[in-house]
Amino acid sequence: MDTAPVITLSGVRRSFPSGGGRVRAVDGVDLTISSGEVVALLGPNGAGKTTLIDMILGLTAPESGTVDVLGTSPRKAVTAGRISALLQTGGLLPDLTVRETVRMIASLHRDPLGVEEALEASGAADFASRRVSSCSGGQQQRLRFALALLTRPEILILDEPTAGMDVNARRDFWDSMRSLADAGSTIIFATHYLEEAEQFARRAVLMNAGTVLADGPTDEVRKRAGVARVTVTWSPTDAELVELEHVADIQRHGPRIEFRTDDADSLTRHLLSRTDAHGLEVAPASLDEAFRYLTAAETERTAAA
Ligand SMILES: Nc1ncnc2c1ncn2[C@@H]1O[C@H](COP(=O)(O)OP(=O)(O)OP(=O)(O)O)[C@@H](O)[C@H]1O
Repeated sequence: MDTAPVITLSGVRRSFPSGGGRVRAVDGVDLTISSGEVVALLGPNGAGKTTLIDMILGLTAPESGTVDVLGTSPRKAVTAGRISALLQTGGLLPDLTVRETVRMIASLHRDPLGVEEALEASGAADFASRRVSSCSGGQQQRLRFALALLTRPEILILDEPTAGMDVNARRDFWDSMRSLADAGSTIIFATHYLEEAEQFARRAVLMNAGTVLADGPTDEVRKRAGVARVTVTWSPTDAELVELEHVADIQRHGPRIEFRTDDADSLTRHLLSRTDAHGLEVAPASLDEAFRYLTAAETERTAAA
């Protein structure tokens, strides 16, 4: 695989006016993405993912720092059709059919992908004769995907592409995307779903408050964010509670006790083998919770340094 950098961000910052002050949406990001990589951009609401994507697409300029796309400026790369985006929003004409929409946009490009090929690759061929107005949200997303493919882009950027899709539509969507990745396209997608990152991206970039909190192989990033909730029925003594390791938080709900932990395996092993706790349940924490945990850990680490 060619591993030349296709996107390079250096010291990128962007803020917006907010209530008399300014909010730092992206606050000093360095990021290099190589050809053929599939990268998930993760982060809670307001982390700065969309602002970062907008700068890669030349929709917003950084206040400081540089963004290089395919050896040129984002705008030039977009104009040349070498980078394409599937954004959450974007007007579609309701009265056209799906195929008519693809045909119309294809006619605006110099050397577009064939209409049927784009419909096939995006999974929109099955409903190509349907009017846009009667397409579901997921189908409209596939149509946007078909449009994004028309310039045969080397890089595809997707901002929460499966928002509003049900589980089946989401699976089908990622199947189509996988073929594209297998063919060597570079793909960057923002998502709130950690599972999507795990299933589809080898690399994950975790953002919070405008900065990159973690960047590496998805399973490693997942482990770092892998907080879970362990719940048991148990009446521990104070000494037993003090003995517990890997516990970040304890809450009592009647006879049940809920622990937040960064190592559910060790904690459950201890509880089941060394105590009389029973009725044990383990639930992965939400991504937002994982982020709060990681942010707190990072703040502690910085404070201690
Ligand atoms: N045009 C704007 N004007 C003012 N503030 C903005 C603007 N765009 C983004 N922001 C602020 O910048 C911060 C980062 O927003 P951004 O949309 O990039 O985050 P995000 O990670 O994409 O969030 P989400 O997952 O909710 O889409 C937020 O505090 C947001 O309110």
